[in-house]
Amino acid sequence: MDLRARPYRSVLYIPGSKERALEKARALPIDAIIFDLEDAVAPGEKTAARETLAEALSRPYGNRTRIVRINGFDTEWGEADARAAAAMDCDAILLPKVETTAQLDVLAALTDKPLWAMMETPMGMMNAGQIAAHPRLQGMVMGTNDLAKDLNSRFRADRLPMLTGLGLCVLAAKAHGVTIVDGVYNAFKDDEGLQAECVQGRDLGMDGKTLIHPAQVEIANAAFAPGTDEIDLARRQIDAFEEAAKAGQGVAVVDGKIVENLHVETARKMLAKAEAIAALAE
Ligand SMILES: CC(C)(COP(=O)(O)OP(=O)(O)OC[C@H]1O[C@@H](n2cnc3c(N)ncnc32)[C@H](O)[C@@H]1OP(=O)(O)O)[C@@H](O)C(=O)NCCC(=O)NCCSC(=O)C[C@H](O)C(=O)O
Ligand SMILES: [Mg+2]
Repeated sequence: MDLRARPYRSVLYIPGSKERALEKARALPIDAIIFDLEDAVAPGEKTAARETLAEALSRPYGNRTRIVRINGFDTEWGEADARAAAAMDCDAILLPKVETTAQLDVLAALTDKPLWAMMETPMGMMNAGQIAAHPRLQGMVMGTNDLAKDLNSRFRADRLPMLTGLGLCVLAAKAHGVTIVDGVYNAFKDDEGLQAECVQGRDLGMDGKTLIHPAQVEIANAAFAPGTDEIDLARRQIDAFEEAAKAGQGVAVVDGKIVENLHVETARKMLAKAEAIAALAE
């Protein structure tokens, strides 16, 4: 399956140095994993974490998408991480703090694997369109902690300071057919706050949410999956439009609202997403 066709409702970060967490993830109902060598790993553990992670990835993670986040090329670990990740049994490599396509070119020269980009600096936001257009890029991950740091913004439940950056990246990703996953919700015991942020991200057009703790998985999976009412409506829209087309009409009406070919396209995408989610559970 093309990586971009897979579901990304729940994308769990796991520190590459934490053996217990690396084991636990094999049984979690997550759509994808970001195996982290960057911020979640202390400087003194970076080299050992590469070995720990390579060993963990040599054993199965089921049908979860496996993404390795390396350190940036402006650090002493970046290049060795990239070479090590290129040899690991993973699906993609994620580069932090991407601001230019030149940074992706450096990584592309070191691996044939699909590339993902952390979008988490003001310059990254400004260049989101060019970054999303990189021919090897398949996914973007919002880094809202780093973005808040650079913006010197305050945490707000409505994420007002983030909205311009989130919107620019969603536009860039959609324009170039790239997956986009929202930033983490740090307060991992606050289910209500997480739920609200998942709904906001979903409504903005995000494909899913990055998570830091297993307790967050269920909420993200539910928020980013099509609901039974949405699936039912999608089926009825498709049926009604096909009936209308047979009668030579270009528009149908369902529940008092018009249905045109563009709505049918959305409905078909939703059903395909529901099928991809169901296939993950098989
Ligand atoms: C936040 C944590 C440090 C909390 O860890 P801990 O105190 O161990 O939590 P619990 O005791 O509640 O854990 C219960 C069990 O769950 C396992 N666990 C915990 N976290 C994970 C995980 N992420 N993946 C898999 N399994 C996990 C524990 O091992 C316990 O298992 P068991 O003993 O068998 O019951 C911790 O959750 C953590 O380290 N989270 C990840 C933090 C991280 O990766 N941060 C970096 C990414 S965020 C970021 O950088 C975003 C971006 O760049 C930006 O700028 O915004
Ligand atoms: Mg970051």
